[in-house]
Amino acid sequence: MLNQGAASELVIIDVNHKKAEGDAMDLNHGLSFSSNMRIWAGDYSDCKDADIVVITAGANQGPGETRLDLIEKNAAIFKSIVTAVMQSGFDGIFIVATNPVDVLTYATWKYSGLPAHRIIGSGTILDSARLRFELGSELNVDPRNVHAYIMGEHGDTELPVWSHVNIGGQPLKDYIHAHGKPSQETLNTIFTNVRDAAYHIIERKGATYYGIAMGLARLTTAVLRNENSVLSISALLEGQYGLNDVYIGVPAVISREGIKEVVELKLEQEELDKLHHSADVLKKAIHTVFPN
Ligand SMILES: NC(=O)C1=CN([C@@H]2O[C@H](COP(=O)(O)OP(=O)(O)OC[C@H]3O[C@@H](n4cnc5c(N)ncnc54)[C@H](O)[C@@H]3O)[C@@H](O)[C@H]2O)C=CC1
Ligand SMILES: CC(=O)C(=O)O
Repeated sequence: MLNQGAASELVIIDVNHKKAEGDAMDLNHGLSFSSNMRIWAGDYSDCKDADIVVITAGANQGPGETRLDLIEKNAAIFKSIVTAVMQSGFDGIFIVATNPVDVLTYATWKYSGLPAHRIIGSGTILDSARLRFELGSELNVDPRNVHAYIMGEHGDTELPVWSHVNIGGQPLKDYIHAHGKPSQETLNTIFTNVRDAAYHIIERKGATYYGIAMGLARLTTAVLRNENSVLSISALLEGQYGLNDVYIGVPAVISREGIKEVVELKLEQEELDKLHHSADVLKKAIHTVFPN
């Protein structure tokens, strides 16, 4: 956020206030090398006039633990955080990254009482970036010219939308026809690496943070600058893709109003079936927090 000059003020709130103070001090020492920003360790009253509150607080996965395993701990934390933010008088946009992100984005919507388009989950923004990186590496093409989405749960039931991948405008099918690659086997391996990336990184360094930080900065910027950018995020579905009452990863237009529109891609039947399976898993998880 600091490097990208995304905002004029950044408040860090953490139950561990000393950590927030340390982070604020550390970031302030980068100000001479970046754009101007006011950064401090604050409390929930600072959310009163904030444009955006990004929630990243809570437990992360231990090695081998799934995102859905975190639900009980993090739902309780969210109830207290979202309640405190709303008590400040906050009337902006929430962006949620804590896992399981789709379930906690739904919880933020419920606990805040704000309209659903003002609650955005990071969803599959990172997974889509991972897919673009992996495909770009395989094909030796700049990932910025690889257009590809992961949809569904940010987690084990997510799916690659191969039917809508294009390389610099060329549909994947045509690219494969012209270049004789990548094979289906290679595509399967790429997807597995994407889906399991967090496990692989957590095994090596305990947590993931650079990729998601850049994804959150991108999302925040899209809102603050009213970009109307299409990003794969977690949105409440209200009939799109034949689904209701679930926050799930889909491409959506992001603007100053939050989620302006869910982009409804024409999926192949197999993709749609996988998306529905993913939604079923998320709905069951949501039901453990909101039984009715
Ligand atoms: N959506 C995504 O793509 C990603 C999500 N994550 C998720 O983000 C979450 C945080 O992960 P890390 O930053 O690695 O964990 P971390 O342990 O480094 O940081 C979590 C922070 O939350 C604070 N915290 C805990 N309870 C709190 C409360 N009640 N109020 C305020 N602050 C509280 C802790 O003091 C700690 O500083 C995890 O759930 C993780 O799975 C992480 C990476 C990617
Ligand atoms: C931790 C996590 O959700 C990720 O890196 O994808």
